[in-house]
Amino acid sequence: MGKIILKKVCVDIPVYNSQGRSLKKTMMGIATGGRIGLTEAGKTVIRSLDNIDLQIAPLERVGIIGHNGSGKSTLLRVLGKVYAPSSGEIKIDGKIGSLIDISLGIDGEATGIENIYLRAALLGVPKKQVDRDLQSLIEFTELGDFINMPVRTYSTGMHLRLAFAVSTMISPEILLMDEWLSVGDNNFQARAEERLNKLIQRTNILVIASHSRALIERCCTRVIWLEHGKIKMDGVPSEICPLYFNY
Ligand SMILES: Nc1ncnc2c1ncn2[C@@H]1O[C@H](COP(=O)(O)OP(=O)(O)OP(=O)(O)O)[C@@H](O)[C@H]1O
Repeated sequence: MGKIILKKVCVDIPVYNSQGRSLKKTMMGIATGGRIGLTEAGKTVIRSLDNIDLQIAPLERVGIIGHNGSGKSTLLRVLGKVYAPSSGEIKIDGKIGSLIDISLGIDGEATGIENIYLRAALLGVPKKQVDRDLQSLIEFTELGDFINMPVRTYSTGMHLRLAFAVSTMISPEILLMDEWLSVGDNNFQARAEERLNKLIQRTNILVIASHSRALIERCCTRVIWLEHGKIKMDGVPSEICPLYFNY
């Protein structure tokens, strides 16, 4: 079972080489970004998340929407424990799986097969499971003999096929996604979509950040609208989408 509780969570990202003195202390008219501020010591920080109170229950499919820089990726990173909150509390019950940065840890000098084991280990997939599923995974990638070649010899699409196949071996209770993963050529995309749908079906909680109304309406039971790092609205897609997307 999965469960997520955030209480008054703030994330301040320090910026070390900004022109602190020229900062304007107003958000008026700014359509992007979090709030830029100065600490007491005069250091510049960007408040990417600002007092977020949030509870996500089992079986929820949550879409995160909001303008560029509103804090969607930061929220996913906090849930994925990549960023620690600057203040506030987070309680997460359940194994987290992330489809953000699916190429992370792939080594260009290692072969496709070596990379499957490397990346699977990073994702916490047991070696026994990789041994068992290796053949079907290789077939899924359709990389043929390239699976024994160094990844640096792959095209971008071939690289993504490998990264996608191994990244979707996970069986998390909570799945984090930054937009819908669309990889490969037409033929692969249809199979990738099917694999992604299966992964989502076996996941208890989905949190996906997106700019796509169609995706939010298709996949989500709940929408959180962020604005300058704060929750502006939280509700069902039929209520929030017409307001946010303006049609
Ligand atoms: N590495 C960083 N250093 C400093 N500020 C950052 C960094 N990453 C993000 N920010 C700031 O945090 C705020 C939130 O950014 P975030 O990437 O979470 O937004 P987003 O909603 O995902 O945006 P987009 O829709 O453009 O992907 C922005 O104001 C951004 O400037």
